[in-house]
Amino acid sequence: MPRFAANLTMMFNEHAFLDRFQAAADAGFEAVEFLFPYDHPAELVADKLQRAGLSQALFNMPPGNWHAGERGLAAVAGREAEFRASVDTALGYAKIIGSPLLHVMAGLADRRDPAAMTRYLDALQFAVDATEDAGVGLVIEPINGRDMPGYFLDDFDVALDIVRKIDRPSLRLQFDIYHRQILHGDVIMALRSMMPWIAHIQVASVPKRNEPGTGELNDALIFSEIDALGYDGFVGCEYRPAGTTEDGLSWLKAW
Ligand SMILES: O=C(O)C(=O)[C@@H](O)CO
Ligand SMILES: [Mg+2]
Repeated sequence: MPRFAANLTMMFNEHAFLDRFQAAADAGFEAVEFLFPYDHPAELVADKLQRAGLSQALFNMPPGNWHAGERGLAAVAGREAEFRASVDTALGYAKIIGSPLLHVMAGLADRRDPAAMTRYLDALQFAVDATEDAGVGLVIEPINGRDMPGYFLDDFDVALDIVRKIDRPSLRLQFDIYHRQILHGDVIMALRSMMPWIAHIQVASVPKRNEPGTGELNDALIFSEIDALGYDGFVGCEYRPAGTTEDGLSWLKAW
């Protein structure tokens, strides 16, 4: 059975953010992930995590001005200094919270623009150099353009090529089954071929991004495949509950 992590940005929204940790533990989760902790002191987030007896699976580096529509900085022109500072901020939080992984968001830029690709590769190289010695791994995630129009990294093969090009053990793929299905389909074959480069998996139904088992994919078969492939990381439940979080957890009880 995969080890599932509750995504506290999407799940348990019945509670204030800092109360979602205990709610996730009470619902049976052993780990959590979320987009961003930066509105709260790292020590407070760490305290909530520890009191609830949870592990942190990952969180994202600062994305720029999220509310103004920014979705990361790594490939964005003119934001290089801010990106480097954000690596420092994220690493500081990761050390205190105890997160083994950080998601580096690319931002809105044209992947076919050679200058943007060079900027992105340079940013990833910088981030790997800055975090590797601390034992904090990095992941990059292809995201579909329907949910995030204009996002730089919108192709799984391109993402894998980038990971292979940087060629450092601490840079890996975040394989979100929801994005994979929307972008390319062929989920199980992609899991099989990309598994050596995958450090984090996420799941949601397609197309509504609700609970697993409620969309067009056979999620039970995919979870069996993830097990069969020997994946020992977390599968982040990055879905929007169709009703209350609790009412929607029957799929998890089956596992
Ligand atoms: O949107 C997703 O999918 C994610 O995993 C986030 O980290 C980025 O918004
Ligand atoms: Mg995701």
